[in-house]
Amino acid sequence: MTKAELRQKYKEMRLQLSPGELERLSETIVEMTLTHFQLSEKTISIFLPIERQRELNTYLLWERAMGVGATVAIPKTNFETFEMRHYLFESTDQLEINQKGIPEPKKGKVIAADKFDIVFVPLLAADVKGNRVGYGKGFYDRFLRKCAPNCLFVGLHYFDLEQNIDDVLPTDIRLNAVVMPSQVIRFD
Ligand SMILES: Nc1nc2c(c(=O)[nH]1)N(C=O)[C@@H](CNc1ccc(C(=O)N[C@@H](CCC(=O)O)C(=O)O)cc1)CN2
Ligand SMILES: Nc1ncnc2c1ncn2[C@@H]1O[C@H](COP(=O)(O)OP(=O)(O)OP(=O)(O)O)[C@@H](O)[C@H]1O
Repeated sequence: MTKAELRQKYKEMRLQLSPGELERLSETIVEMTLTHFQLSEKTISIFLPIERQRELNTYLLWERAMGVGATVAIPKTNFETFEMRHYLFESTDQLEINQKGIPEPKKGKVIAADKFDIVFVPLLAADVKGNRVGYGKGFYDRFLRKCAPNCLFVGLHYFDLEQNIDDVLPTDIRLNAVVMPSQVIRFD
């Protein structure tokens, strides 16, 4: 299927999930992440959930990562340049919800892209090769190419993998791993 078809399919699948199921799946994905990835002493990027898109509750991951001594940063989007800049995330007092419904930092210490050990990546769909589909603006494709060569790109996903995405672009950056409620898959 094409990215456009997959966006529609997975948005509908999210709408089938009740608030209770979304919370339970979020908890499971966070537990799977903590089991499979060493976060202590690491510098990590986490996205915060767009609630109207029913994204997973990554506040749980932030709390757990802080608990094991990770340095956590969150992105702020610029919808004119489609670039993101990261800020150290220390308190929910830093946040405001932007027009797209994304909780974003209004202040904080800037963290450069090449400082990250792990970037957790939002997605609507992913395939068995590690290709992903987002909302289609290329924010993560532009950001991930600035990260260090040994940085891990880890998708967080409610559902199973697709066999193929038909219209992968040369600028698309593949994931190294994806965490799903039932399993963690590494692509390399
Ligand atoms: N939590 C989170 N943060 C993220 C992303 C994400 O997927 N999740 N992004 C991943 O790249 C970037 C934001 N990407 C976005 C791109 C387009 C729209 C947008 O046009 N929203 C429309 C509804 C579109 C739709 O339903 O498809 C709107 O709010 O009106 C929102 C976010 C960066 N931050
Ligand atoms: N490094 C880049 N420089 C310029 N344009 C880019 C770059 N990376 C991606 N793009 C463009 O951004 C768009 C990304 O579309 P795509 O459908 O892959 O988005 P997506 O991966 O779903 O979105 P997101 O990364 O925001 O979740 C494409 O038009 C692509 O050409």
